[in-house]
Formats: sequence, structure tokens, C-alpha cells
Amino acid sequence: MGFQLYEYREFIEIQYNSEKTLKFYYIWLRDHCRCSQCYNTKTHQISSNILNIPINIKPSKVEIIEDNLYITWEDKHQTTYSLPSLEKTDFPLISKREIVLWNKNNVSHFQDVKIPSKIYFENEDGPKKLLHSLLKYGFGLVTDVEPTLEATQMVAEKIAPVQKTYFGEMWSVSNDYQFSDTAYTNVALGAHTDNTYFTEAAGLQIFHMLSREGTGGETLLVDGFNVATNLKNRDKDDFEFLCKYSIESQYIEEGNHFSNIEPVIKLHTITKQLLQVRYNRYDRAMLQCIPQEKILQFYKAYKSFGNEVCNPINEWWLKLQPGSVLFIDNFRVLHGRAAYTGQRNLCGCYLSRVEWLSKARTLGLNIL
Ligand SMILES: C[N+](C)(C)CCCC[C@H](N)C(=O)O
Ligand SMILES: O=C(O)CCC(=O)C(=O)O
Ligand SMILES: [Fe+2]
Repeated sequence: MGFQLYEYREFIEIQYNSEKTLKFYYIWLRDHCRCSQCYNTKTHQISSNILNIPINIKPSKVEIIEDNLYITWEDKHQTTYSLPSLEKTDFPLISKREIVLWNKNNVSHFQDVKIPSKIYFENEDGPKKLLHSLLKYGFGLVTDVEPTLEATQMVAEKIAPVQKTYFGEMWSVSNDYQFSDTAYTNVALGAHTDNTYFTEAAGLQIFHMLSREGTGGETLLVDGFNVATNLKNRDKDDFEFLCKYSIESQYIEEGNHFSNIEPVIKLHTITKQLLQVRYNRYDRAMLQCIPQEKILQFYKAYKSFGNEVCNPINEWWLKLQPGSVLFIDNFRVLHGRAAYTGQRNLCGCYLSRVEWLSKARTLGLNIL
């Protein structure tokens, strides 16, 4: 590899193989000294103090020898950087992750969404396959699992500890009004994401149908990123409105009052890619944060998003079977269910986003 070095007053430029040129400010370079005095490789924490580094810090000597950049600073401190690793710090303006948008037509053709429990529990490749599917499609399944709450918990805990909420840790949903929420009845539920009323919604929702007798109760999934993308292509103003304006959500019962105000669509602050869809028409609170002169625009945009959510082409209906544990990315994929009669026992749990993404990173998956 060939490197060319250009020195300026506040920064250097390095030309890689006469192709791309990267710019590094001296203050950034000094801040990123990874010598044992400046950085603790055991804790991965910074030991130097940025407050003691002058913003106009200068080197007294800069040179490249083979694959390394050597800098001696004015105070005689020395830093070595590996040029290939400096190259990797290039700003991640675009997402590196493979995201496949889906609707009813392509979703049933995906081959890499099901992992048999034997493979899942064999070694870390199993959970890695599941997380890969979650990152790519927003859902994944572990099959051939014993239809019990305990076995479901074991499947969940290969990824992360179960997230405790006011619904408990592992929960089971049937028609018994165990909590004051429509989920615990037998009526139909339109596609929604859970926990819009939390400052951070659950990251993953896990469903395992333990038993069912009677009719109906099929599960509905909708790719919220696909819905948002369709909206953006059809009406950019509607899309931008839902990204910009926050709306209120709530969950109220005896002893609990959860509330949160955030936009329906959230974009990643760096990549500007879709980060989260928050859509639950049931759990909306009184709309007071949208200025009156924007109210009509809000309803137009919200209905436009909602109509796309219930466009039959975007609806994937599936009949969950005992033995199949479904993982859903609650930041991306909406879920719902058909009304049912008779007995139906659905168990599951939440996993926090912080935890499942951490697990994915440790397995070397691209998150951004
Ligand atoms: C999954 N579990 C049954 C525990 C919760 C039920 C959902 C509660 C609420 N309506 C929401 O959408 O967040
Ligand atoms: O009963 C179902 O299939 C799902 C209910 C629901 O939306 C939930 O538990 O979050
Ligand atoms: Fe739900």
C-alpha cells in the first residue's frame, strides 16, 4: 500500500494508494492517541484528559514508515497510528447494514428467517443467524421449541436477559383482562408497535403460541420500514411531517401512568436511515403538542401512514404454531391479530434494544 502525507497548519491529509484522501485534524489525532498513558486497553476507556489538550495543538514531527504514522507532539509525547485502522475511521454516512424491505408478496420467499432449535442451541452461530435475520428483515423464527413458557424463555435468553415491565418478565396473553389492555381480550388488534408510551420502547417482542382452540387469532405482521418508504415515495411532505412532529402516547391503569411524546417516524441522526417506527393508534393520548395550524396536516399525514399500514399488500398474515418462537423488531415491524373465539394462550416477553444490539455487535454483525 502506498501513502502520501500532506502537512497543513491544523491537519494532515493522507492519500491512500493515490485513490482517496482522508483528512485528520491534529486535535483529533492527539485525542485518539492509543498509547498506554492515554488509553486503557483493559477497560477501553480514555485516560488522557481532553481539557488538557489545546485545540490548536501541533506536532513537531510527522512521518510515515511502512504502514504506520508517527507523530511527535510539541510536548515530546509520541503517538503511533496504524494507517489501515485510520482509514476505517472514515465517517459512516451511509448504512453498512443490509436491509430488505418486504410486503406480502416477497416475505414468504425469504429462506434465512427460520432457525431450528437444534442449530440455535449448538453454538453462537445459531443466535447469530437469528440476529442477522432480525437486522435484515425485522423478524426471525426459532422452530421445534417445546411449547412451554420455560423453553421460550431459554430461547429468548440466548439473545439477552428478559426485559421486565409492568406486564412482568415472561407474560402470557389470553382473553382474561389480566391487565387493562385490549391485548388481553379476544378482539381484533390492528397492526401497531408496542410501548409508544415508553421513552424507549421494547426492542424485541417475542411470541410463542402455546395452545389454541377455537377460531381466528391469526397474527398480522407489517414491515413499518416498507410502509414509511412507500409513504416517502408517495408524499414526501406527509413523511417529513411524521419525522418532525411529536405526538403523545399513554398507558393508564391503577397505579401506572406511562406517557411519552415522540414522532411516529424516527431517522438515524447520522445515516438519516429509518431508525424507528412508532405507530399505535390505540395508545395515543390527547393531541396537544401539534400546533393548531398544523392539525389538518397532521391528520392527513397520520391517516396516510395508517392507510398504508392496512393496505392488504403490506399485510402478512400467519398462523403461529406451538413450537415456533417468533422474534419481532418492535422498532420496525408492526404486529396485530385477528379476533378469536375459544381458548388461545400466547406467551412471550420483551428484550431491550440496548441488549440485543450489544449481542449482535459481539457476534460481529453490522448494526448501522
Ligand atoms: C405484549 N404484552 C401483552 C405484554 C403487552 C400488551 C400491549 C400493551 C399496549 N397496548 C402496547 O401496545 O404497548
Ligand atoms: O394476541 C396477540 O396475538 C398479540 C397481542 C399484542 O399486540 C401484544 O401482546 O402486544
Ligand atoms: Fe402489541
